[in-house]
Amino acid sequence: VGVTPLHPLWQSPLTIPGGTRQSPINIQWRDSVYDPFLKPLKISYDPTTCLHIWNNGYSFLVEFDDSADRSIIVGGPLENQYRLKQFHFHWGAINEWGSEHTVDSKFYPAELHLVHWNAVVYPTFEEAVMEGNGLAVIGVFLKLGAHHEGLQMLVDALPAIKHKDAVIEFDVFDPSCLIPSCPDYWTYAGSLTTPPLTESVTWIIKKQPIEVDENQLEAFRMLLFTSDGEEEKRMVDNFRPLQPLMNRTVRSSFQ
Ligand SMILES: COc1ccc(C[C@H]2SC(=S)NC2=O)c(OC)c1
Ligand SMILES: [Zn+2]
Repeated sequence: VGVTPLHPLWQSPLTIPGGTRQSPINIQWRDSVYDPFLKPLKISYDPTTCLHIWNNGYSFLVEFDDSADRSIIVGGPLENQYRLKQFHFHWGAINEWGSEHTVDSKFYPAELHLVHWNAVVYPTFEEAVMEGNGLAVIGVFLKLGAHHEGLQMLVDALPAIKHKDAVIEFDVFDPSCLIPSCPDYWTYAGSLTTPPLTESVTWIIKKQPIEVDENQLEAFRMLLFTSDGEEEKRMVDNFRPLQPLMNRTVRSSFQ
């Protein structure tokens, strides 16, 4: 509207008026500050809380039963424990870009987001989305390399959800197989990276990427933004542009 640039995918303003903690950002390694008081992040997921995998027309996501504290994270920068709600990915048309966050201005070909919400303080996910300490998202970079066994289970399901709104049941999956063993992470206060862009996310970005192979990345790129019967648009480049750091410090859990 007016001179505000609109996002090509959402036709909504790229920047939100008054936004002071927007995501994603570039993580300048040398500007991050080691915080010795940061605890290790504790992750305990129950693989049977997995419900289904679906194409929402922007990414593909795996959703979990979050009606109890069965798949949770605690510790790290977090004051409370947070419940796993869903995970999804962002990726590019080619391997040169695709991640939402960058490290020293380097893009990775893809980025995994594991979305958790503060069910200790807020009664519903929808309310948590609107609150400063409502969400905690673990970000994991994907880099081109060895075949990833755990990811392959997701990749095998993608042809069945090629079109927007397609969904298939997904009974058992433990997303901790997608999280690198190295405990090191960066953390900062940020936002959702799609509308409503609310400033409710404590970001926990793992320093170590996971390796996936070319065929697995190509499988992401065969998904469609479009519904069955519409003119096909390949689901690629579903990442938001970098946002200004403004008055924020990125902390590291490692020296
Ligand atoms: C209405 O609540 C929403 C809407 C969209 C997303 C997904 C966005 S936000 C993110 S991080 N990456 C994404 O693609 C949510 O995820 C927490 C929550
Ligand atoms: Zn995301």
